[in-house]
Amino acid sequence: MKPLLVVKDLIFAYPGKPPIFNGLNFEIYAKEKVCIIGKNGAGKTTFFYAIMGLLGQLQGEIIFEGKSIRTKEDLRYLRQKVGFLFQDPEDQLFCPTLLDDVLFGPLNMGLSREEATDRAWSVLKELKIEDLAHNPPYTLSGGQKRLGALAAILAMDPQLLLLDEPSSGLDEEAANNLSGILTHLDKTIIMASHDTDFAEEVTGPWYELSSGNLRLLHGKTRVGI
Ligand SMILES: Nc1ncnc2c1ncn2[C@@H]1O[C@H](COP(=O)(O)OP(=O)(O)OP(=O)(O)O)[C@@H](O)[C@H]1O
Repeated sequence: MKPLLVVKDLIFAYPGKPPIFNGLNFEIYAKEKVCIIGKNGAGKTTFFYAIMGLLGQLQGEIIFEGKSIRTKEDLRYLRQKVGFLFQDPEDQLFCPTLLDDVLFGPLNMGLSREEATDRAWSVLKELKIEDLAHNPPYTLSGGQKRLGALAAILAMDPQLLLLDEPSSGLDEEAANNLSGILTHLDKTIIMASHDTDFAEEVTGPWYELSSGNLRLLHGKTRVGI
């Protein structure tokens, strides 16, 4: 079996800054759920940006489903299959209502309005935020926005989820609900988190990002393969 995603020999530095990645290598198989830990500023968010093709100049290779991502078309495909939950949900919600935001992805992918609407309500219910569907996103609390942004991603039915601090700003009940959902989700997950209890609940292997490389931490085993 081939890995779902391979990051190969990644080298990257923001202009005028020391390198964030020094030949980083990483791979994940379908249905694995892994956590990346690391100090503030270690480069966890930047790692997600690299996978999503959001960094201009980088050296190395991103391979998804065995194919090297090189062209705009490749990147478009990857972005349909990989859902990225930004650290700040404000960056992800921009429509007049939360429902419009959750409909946006499926409609953009070419689903009919009926199919998209079914999907949208199904994820809103799963995340227990259906009561918020008709609210403008700017009126939601931080935790509600985070769940709303996740709903918008799940509605696109991605294969791989990149979750940047998904439990941040959630109260205990919402965090427990979310960890339950993510644990049972039949998807591949790479999560960056400082919330060790939440990460312990959801993920198997943990990697530490430090000095520009990812290191598998001992005592963790691969799950789901
Ligand atoms: N657009 C940018 N331009 C220049 N430097 C940046 C930019 N974005 C991030 N950085 C720097 O790159 C480094 C890595 O940032 P990044 O946000 O990836 O870290 P992180 O591990 O996600 O941190 P945290 O745990 O605080 O979320 C930091 O030193 C940060 O200041």
